[in-house]
Amino acid sequence: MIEVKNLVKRYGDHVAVKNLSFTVEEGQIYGFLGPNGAGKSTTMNIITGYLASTEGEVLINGHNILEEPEEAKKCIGYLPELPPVYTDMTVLEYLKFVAELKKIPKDQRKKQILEVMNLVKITDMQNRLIKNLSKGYRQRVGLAQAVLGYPPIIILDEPTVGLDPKQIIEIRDLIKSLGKKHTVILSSHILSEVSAVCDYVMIIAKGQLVASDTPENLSKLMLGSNTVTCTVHGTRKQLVPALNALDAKEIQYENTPNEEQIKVKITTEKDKDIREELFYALAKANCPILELTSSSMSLEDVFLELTDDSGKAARKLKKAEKEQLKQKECEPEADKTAVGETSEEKSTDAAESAAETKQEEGDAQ
Ligand SMILES: Nc1ncnc2c1ncn2[C@@H]1O[C@H](COP(=O)(O)OP(=O)(O)OP(=O)(O)O)[C@@H](O)[C@H]1O
Repeated sequence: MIEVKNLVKRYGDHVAVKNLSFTVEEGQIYGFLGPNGAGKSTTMNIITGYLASTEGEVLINGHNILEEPEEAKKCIGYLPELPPVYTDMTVLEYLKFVAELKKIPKDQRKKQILEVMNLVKITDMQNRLIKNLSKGYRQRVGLAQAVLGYPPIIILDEPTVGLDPKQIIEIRDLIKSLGKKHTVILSSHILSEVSAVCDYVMIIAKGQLVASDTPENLSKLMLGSNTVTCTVHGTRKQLVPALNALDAKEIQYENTPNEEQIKVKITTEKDKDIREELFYALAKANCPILELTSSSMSLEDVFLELTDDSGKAARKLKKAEKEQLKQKECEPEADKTAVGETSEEKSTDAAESAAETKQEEGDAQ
């Protein structure tokens, strides 16, 4: 649906976006996450045609944003960081103006404006001058103009910045409901926002994409394993044989202040979810589970690691992704070369792998 290919943006000597490539598929909410100055707004402005890239191209539903701007822009509703509202107009006047600009057929304008005002809950404010609205309501008006015309893609740059906690929750709920019918991309540097709202996360640092996956997969890949910690009522004599039968990498036992309870930490391969197996094993051993937590890295941990200056974590993630891909390719026949992999690709992989190992050795020192 959106293809971003080898995007580069230079402001004079400063390279704000470095060779950025990604694809956005239909019907998901994507979070574009990165620290201040990472290049999020620049990328969004290029995708929406507000800014020209220095190199690379952007295709929106197959239309090049520079060569076929009208067709491409029709597919997008954009809310920039500062809502593009005319403060001397009333809400209704402004939305009528936007509907005209978007060339919404005349006979549909009134109906759509009413629907959109209803969606973002500004119907009561329709006759107010925009300059007399609170920041939260102006943001809603900005959202309304983005949604008007029902474009398949909605792009929101820092949609909750400057709002109070109640308004933030309301706007997030609104974004989630938009995600049911539209593809939504939102940029944010607020991690909790991205984990709460998005199906998919792209992390950008210094103009480069350092990770893109679901929040859950990112934390799994970064962690390299899954850990389950549980507190059990029972004795080691009961527990050890029961847990030894599990498919675990490591089991650690810890005494608790209560002599009848033991804390167990079980580490498995990153793709393995041991919780059900564990439940049945402990039930069979007559050891009730009192507490069970499955730990993974939070998105915050992933973000901090991936955007640190050394780039070590980003390399670790890239390696983990490659390993996962290789595993998948080998699944049908373990010893068969992956389909389509040429000897050249294999030697490139080997060279990259050697370079990564060398880099890691350097990191370790
Ligand atoms: N018009 C401009 N001229 C020169 N440099 C610019 C311009 N716009 C942005 N930059 C620089 O490009 C880099 C990326 O900026 P951008 O606004 O895209 O980042 P961002 O991730 O959106 O940051 P924030 O979260 O702070 O809005 C920054 O270093 C910024 O200073």
